[in-house]
Amino acid sequence: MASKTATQNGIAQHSANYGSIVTHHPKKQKTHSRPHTGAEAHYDTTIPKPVRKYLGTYGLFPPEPDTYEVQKKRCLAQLRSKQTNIGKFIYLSQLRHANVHLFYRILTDHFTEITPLVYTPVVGEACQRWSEIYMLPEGMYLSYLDKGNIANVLKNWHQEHVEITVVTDGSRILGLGDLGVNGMGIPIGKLALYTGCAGIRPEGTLPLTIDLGTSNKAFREDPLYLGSRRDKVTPEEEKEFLDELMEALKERWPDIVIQFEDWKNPFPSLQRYRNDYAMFNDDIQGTGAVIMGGIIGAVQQSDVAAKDHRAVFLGAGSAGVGVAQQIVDYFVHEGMSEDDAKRKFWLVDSKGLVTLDRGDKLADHKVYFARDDNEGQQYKSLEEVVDHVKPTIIMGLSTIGGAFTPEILQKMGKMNDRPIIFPLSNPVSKSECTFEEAIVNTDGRALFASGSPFYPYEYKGKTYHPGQGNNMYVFPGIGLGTILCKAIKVTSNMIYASGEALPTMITEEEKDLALLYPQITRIRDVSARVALYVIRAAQKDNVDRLHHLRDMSDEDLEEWIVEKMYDPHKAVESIEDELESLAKDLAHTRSLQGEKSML
Ligand SMILES: O=C([O-])CC(=O)C(=O)O
Ligand SMILES: [Mg+2]
Repeated sequence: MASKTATQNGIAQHSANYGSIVTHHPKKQKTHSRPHTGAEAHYDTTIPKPVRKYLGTYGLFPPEPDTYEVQKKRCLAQLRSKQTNIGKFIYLSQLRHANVHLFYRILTDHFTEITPLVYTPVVGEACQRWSEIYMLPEGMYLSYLDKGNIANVLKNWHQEHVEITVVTDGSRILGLGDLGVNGMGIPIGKLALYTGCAGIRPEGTLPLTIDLGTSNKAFREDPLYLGSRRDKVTPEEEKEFLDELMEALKERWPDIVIQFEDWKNPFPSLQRYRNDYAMFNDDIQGTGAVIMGGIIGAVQQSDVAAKDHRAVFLGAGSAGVGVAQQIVDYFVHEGMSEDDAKRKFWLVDSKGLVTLDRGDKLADHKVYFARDDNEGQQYKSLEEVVDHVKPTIIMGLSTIGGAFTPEILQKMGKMNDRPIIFPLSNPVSKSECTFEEAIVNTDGRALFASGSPFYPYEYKGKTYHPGQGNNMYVFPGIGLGTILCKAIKVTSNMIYASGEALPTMITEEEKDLALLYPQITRIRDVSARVALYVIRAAQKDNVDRLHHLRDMSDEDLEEWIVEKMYDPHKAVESIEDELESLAKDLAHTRSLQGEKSML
């Protein structure tokens, strides 16, 4: 039988697990006669009466214990009664704070309803209005003023075992521009999906926003803005700050995986840190891999051999170039030379087709794909480029909503049996076309994937289903695989493998519906498969540290991955069981000691 102390410690530990991020600083925690339990554990309405009595919360909230089903019904009714998406976003943030397991239970059970509210597209609006809606930190904010002292500031984070962080400076939030510290919604949203999709324990996640100033003048003048009023630091200052941050993160959490997200110029940090840290850039690499995965499926369904495809990209920023590079890798895997593969791409930016002789100085990352076969001719608009190239694929990474006009879509439909149309900009307002426009203007023949979610669309009596080529299909699995095999870095092969895993999860039924991605409702299985591929690639590259995984069969390893994943339903059940038996033990001890039992 457990002694009183052991019992209390047990309850303390389990109750802490029960709740969301524990809000007490360990150093400042006082010794109470009762163990510290998160407020969430105290007030969860499913806690049975004997446990409430033991915790000292009996009588402090409505008396009859709920079931999860009832709790969920109440939450969904409250959520659905909110009139606006932002109201729903705020409600869900509060729910996550109040009862973290309940939040993740509902997220995983109602994935298609909840994800767009905590992630793209609604998180975009939340970031734009962060200063207005802010209530809880939900992560760490570091400032340029912390330079020289970052390691000390990181000590203030209360969670001992952080496994993954998503870090932004807010300088390019989705397609919405520089939102400064208002960008915090993105790390929070991405990490919610890490937990929901890939089963990273909530307390193993750290949303991190760095205030390096902002070029957003309206925000700097807004009295409610929560960041500094200074202009953006210089690239050199940013580099020095990041050098210190990376080192400090690794010092406090030696196995931490670091995901860079929504940086205006993401290439320098990726180049600088990719060999020394377990880090990756989601916008270049995650987006690249997920689109490559979709393209593998689309090329197969188009019945046109990989070598005969021609891709026009609207948008030659980091995401555009990242995606093109990843598809080059795929074409090379299909037997093309790198030079032939790269000639399959025509990139278009705000000045027109990217060519070597255009007369302006091209940014470094554009030079690789710049055309030299335009015979002196410059093509200024997307439509001109489409006429010139006669593409089989058009991709949008431009953040220009509606840039794929009906005329362009109709041309794609005339030139191809199965035109591949990927408007990838986020959120929905920035999407280059809608699903409906793609279907109507190609008479239902488009092979379609977008960055933001669209609803299925009925056309001429048939229901068409859009693909969502969002990096949410891969980043959770990349992080999970990297954490589980304790990889010392995230190699290009691991990123490639994450995209390659996706088509292996598409069922025959999904193929019949021309889906390019597995249904999002199976995202936890998809993330486990992605993690399996990522771990295998890490092993091949010899960057894994958990070598016994090498000896497992694929089936066993995938099963092992699933077992390791946090499952909010199981977490609650096991904590409840444990709490109940601990409370019973204590009642028994008290009665043996002749105390009047409260239970
Ligand atoms: O967050 C998303 O939905 C996808 C993404 O990384 C971006 O658009 O920057
Ligand atoms: Mg992003």
